[in-house]
Amino acid sequence: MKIALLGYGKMGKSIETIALNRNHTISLKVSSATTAFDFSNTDVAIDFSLPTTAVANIKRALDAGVPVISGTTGWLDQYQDILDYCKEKNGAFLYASNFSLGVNIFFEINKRLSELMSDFPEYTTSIEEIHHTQKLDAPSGTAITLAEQIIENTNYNNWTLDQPQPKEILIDAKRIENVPGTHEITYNSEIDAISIKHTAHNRQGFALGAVIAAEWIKDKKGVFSMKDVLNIG
Ligand SMILES: NC(=O)C1=CN([C@@H]2O[C@H](COP(=O)(O)OP(=O)(O)OC[C@H]3O[C@@H](n4cnc5c(N)ncnc54)[C@H](O)[C@@H]3O)[C@@H](O)[C@H]2O)C=CC1
Ligand SMILES: O=C(O)C1=N[C@H](C(=O)O)C[C@H](O)C1
Repeated sequence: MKIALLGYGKMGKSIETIALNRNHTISLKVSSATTAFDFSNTDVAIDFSLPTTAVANIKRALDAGVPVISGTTGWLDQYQDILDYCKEKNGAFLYASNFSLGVNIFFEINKRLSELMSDFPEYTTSIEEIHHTQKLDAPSGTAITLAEQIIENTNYNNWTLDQPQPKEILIDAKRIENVPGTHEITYNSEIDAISIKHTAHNRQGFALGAVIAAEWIKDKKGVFSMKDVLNIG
């Protein structure tokens, strides 16, 4: 398969290594908006760029009739616009806030735990996420997905980075040198605390998941999620 890398930073480079190991080739590497976007020799595009560049990159791939997956976070206020655009172009698109198998299993555990905890209002829910200091967005896309799952199953109706009001989940976003990505959800009461935690040891899980998603979407049309790819939950 011929893969275009829209974004050739930490993730783009990890994806390249895994894609080559799985006998794919890299047809295009984009590092800035001024790079020529020539999709003529591309089967699937993978966007891991910046919150400010993801939407334009995804639209360029859809314009060229190339299925595109995006792991870039921090642009989801325009998610519906991309869904409409994908439909208009009869294209294929998949976004995931986190492509790793481990986190996608963790999402299922988070859903189940939040269902159980919805009957116990004496517990206060909070999320901690820790990432490297180069990360541009806060909270992480993964923390937002986790919060949205909890909101769907409980009386919480929003998340906040600071000073939670009743019915708001606190997301404590910490930035520490070289941390690939850690997420922990805690239910705390006066009596005890229950926590679940996912720790990425490196970026391989994100990159492998992205390549597997690219292999999966190659000949499809429509809008998909990692649930479709991994068949879990
Ligand atoms: N969904 C997931 O599983 C994961 C998502 N991410 C997200 O992926 C994104 C990228 O992460 P990293 O690779 O760590 O960041 P990075 O900063 O190392 O790489 C981003 C690259 O995009 C390049 N760039 C700038 N303008 C561009 C343009 N117009 N088109 C394409 N590329 C352009 C920059 O030169 C830079 O090299 C972030 O939003 C991050 O939150 C990161 C890891 C996993
Ligand atoms: O920026 C990162 O590095 C990561 N971003 C994603 C997010 O915002 O959730 C996924 C992962 O945690 C690493």
